[in-house]
Order: sequence, then C-alpha cells, then structure tokens
Amino acid sequence: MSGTVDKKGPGAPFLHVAVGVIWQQGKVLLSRRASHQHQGDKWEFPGGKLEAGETVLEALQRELTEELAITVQNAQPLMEVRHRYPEREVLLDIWLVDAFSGEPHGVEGQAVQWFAASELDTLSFPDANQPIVERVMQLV
Ligand SMILES: Nc1nc2c([nH]c(=O)n2[C@@H]2O[C@H](COP(=O)(O)OP(=O)(O)OP(=O)(O)O)[C@@H](O)[C@H]2O)c(=O)[nH]1
Ligand SMILES: [Mg+2]
Repeated sequence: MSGTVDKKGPGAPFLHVAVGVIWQQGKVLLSRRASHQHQGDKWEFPGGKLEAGETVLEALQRELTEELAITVQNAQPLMEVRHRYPEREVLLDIWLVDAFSGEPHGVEGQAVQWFAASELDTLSFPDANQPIVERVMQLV
C-alpha cells in the first residue's frame, strides 16, 4: 500500500500514513497542524503520507526530516490505527522513535512542543488519535 494511490470504498481516498511518537525521557514531541490542513489546528504526532515505492520506515524518516529537521536513529513499530473520517480513511502506522539526531523545530512554520506523556489527555488531537494517546500515556 502506498500514499494516495490506494482507494477503499466508492471513491473515498485511503491514506497510508507514517507517524512518529518521538520519545525522550517521558516526553513526547508534537506538532500543531496548520489551519488549512485536514484536522487543522489540532496537535499531531509528526509524520505524513507514504509516497509510491516507500516503506513505512523510509516515509517516517523522510517526513521527520522534512517537518522537523531531525534524523531518525532508532524506531520500532508501536501500533496501527485505522480510522474513517467522513471525507477519507486513514491507516496510521505508528512508530516509537527513541533516538534521533538534530534539534527538532517546525520547518514548515508549525508549532512544535515537548509535552509530558501525562498531559496528552488535555490536548486536542485528530479523532483517529485517541487509541494512540491512550497507549503513549502508558509508556511512562
Ligand atoms: N501526521 C499525522 N497525521 C495524522 C495524525 N492523525 C491523523 O488522523 N492524521 C491524518 O493523516 C493524514 C495524513 O497526514 P499529513 O497531513 O501529515 O500528511 P503529509 O505530511 O504527507 O501532508 P501534506 O499532504 O501536507 O504533504 C491526514 O489526513 C491527517 O489528518 C497524526 O497524529 N499525525
Ligand atoms: Mg505531515
């Protein structure tokens, strides 16, 4: 499966998304989605859609470099979440990133912030993220 080419259902785009839970000493790094994006203004785990021919890990590495200017040094699969929004369906392929190089910042102008895992349930996330938030809060 890759990016935007797969379809599921009558005309509904099906997106395969590589997502990073960037984890350091009980804290997790989140980005804020831009207003104009799908699920705008909500906090997200950084990542993005697979491009044709990419593995999930390759997409994760590319997206975290593009969005945060970091290089992933170690990542392992954490969980997968499928969610159907009214306008699209997503398969979030979530990886725990526990080693990286570089100083993360919002390359695309987005807000980027470290949060304690215990604070995550006070933030507004895309609807698909509820199971991820629950899992990450148990990592501590
Ligand atoms: N990165 C990311 N995407 C998420 C999360 N939760 C969630 O529902 N999504 C959805 O996954 C889809 C793809 O993510 P994206 O918008 O980051 O993709 P991208 O970086 O390739 O963006 P672009 O289309 O602006 O190039 C969006 O529909 C987004 O709403 C999340 O925690 N992180
Ligand atoms: Mg993205």
